[in-house]
Amino acid sequence: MANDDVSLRVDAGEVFGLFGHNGAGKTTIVNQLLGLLKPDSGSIVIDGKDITKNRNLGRYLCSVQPQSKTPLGELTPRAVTRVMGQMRGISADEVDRRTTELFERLDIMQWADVQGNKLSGGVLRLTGFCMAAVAPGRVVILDEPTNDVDPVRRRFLWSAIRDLTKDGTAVVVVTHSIREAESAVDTMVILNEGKVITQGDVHQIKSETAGNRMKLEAVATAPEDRFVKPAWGESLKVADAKLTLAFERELAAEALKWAAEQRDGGLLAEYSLTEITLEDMYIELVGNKGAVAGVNR
Ligand SMILES: Nc1ncnc2c1ncn2[C@@H]1O[C@H](COP(=O)(O)OP(=O)(O)OP(=O)(O)O)[C@@H](O)[C@H]1O
Repeated sequence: MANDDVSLRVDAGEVFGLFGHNGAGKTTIVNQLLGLLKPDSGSIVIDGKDITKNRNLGRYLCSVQPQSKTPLGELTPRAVTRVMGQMRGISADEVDRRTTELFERLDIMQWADVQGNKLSGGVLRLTGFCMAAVAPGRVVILDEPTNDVDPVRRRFLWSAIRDLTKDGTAVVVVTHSIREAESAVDTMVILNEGKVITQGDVHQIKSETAGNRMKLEAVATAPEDRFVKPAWGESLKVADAKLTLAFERELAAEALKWAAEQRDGGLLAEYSLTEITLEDMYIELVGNKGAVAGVNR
């Protein structure tokens, strides 16, 4: 079963992160929202209307950037964005205004009139975003929008995503880039084998799961059995020459002192103290035990 008893709520004006491993069922939900797949049971309600009863309505109420790169052929980014805006019913002037605004925002204006078959993967991906954003529906669905996009334009993209919410549009972002999404999404769900394993406000989920803890991360120059776990540390792990050690926030000074001693003893190279991230919790929650030390008590 691709999705099993999934129940989600996305409010107007929020950015919602849909996270989960490969094959977790994320794209299946997207296809159900668009009426491309029909759920065996249950309902999908947007603005009070059950779109499972009228599959065209899903495509009217939602705009989508699909997971696959948009195959433009000989068409240019400006042409396809215009066509999409016109298909969704906005005036020619408004289409041109929005197209210019989005291309400038994402810094892709230099490719606006270049044929699609001569464009890079990242520019094709950003063009797919512009097609979804030029005349957004009540829900904008972005399936892995940051793939192939360079780090600078990723920041422009996340900020353009936030802008979409200003008039109450809801944005559903499917992504594996949890580290980036952490600061960009308001609410989230994690799917695991088609089931919801956690859902809600990102900060609340983080504070409930991570509590008052931090982690020490370091480049280990010795194997795990050469380290003696300090009494204040919750767990110590070395994997792929990376050491992680979780501890209570008020013990940060102890942790720094311990790291400096290990470095002086030749066991560690560079080290840093960081917050426990949403990505750390994600890895624990989906059961990849061992990838992060001590995130779950
Ligand atoms: N057309 C299909 N027929 C049969 N099974 C399918 C079909 N499409 C997807 N599946 C299966 O449904 C499950 C969910 O797939 P889905 O594409 O929704 O996952 P996903 O979370 O989007 O994965 P990814 O992150 O890899 O894109 C997987 O086990 C997949 O193999």
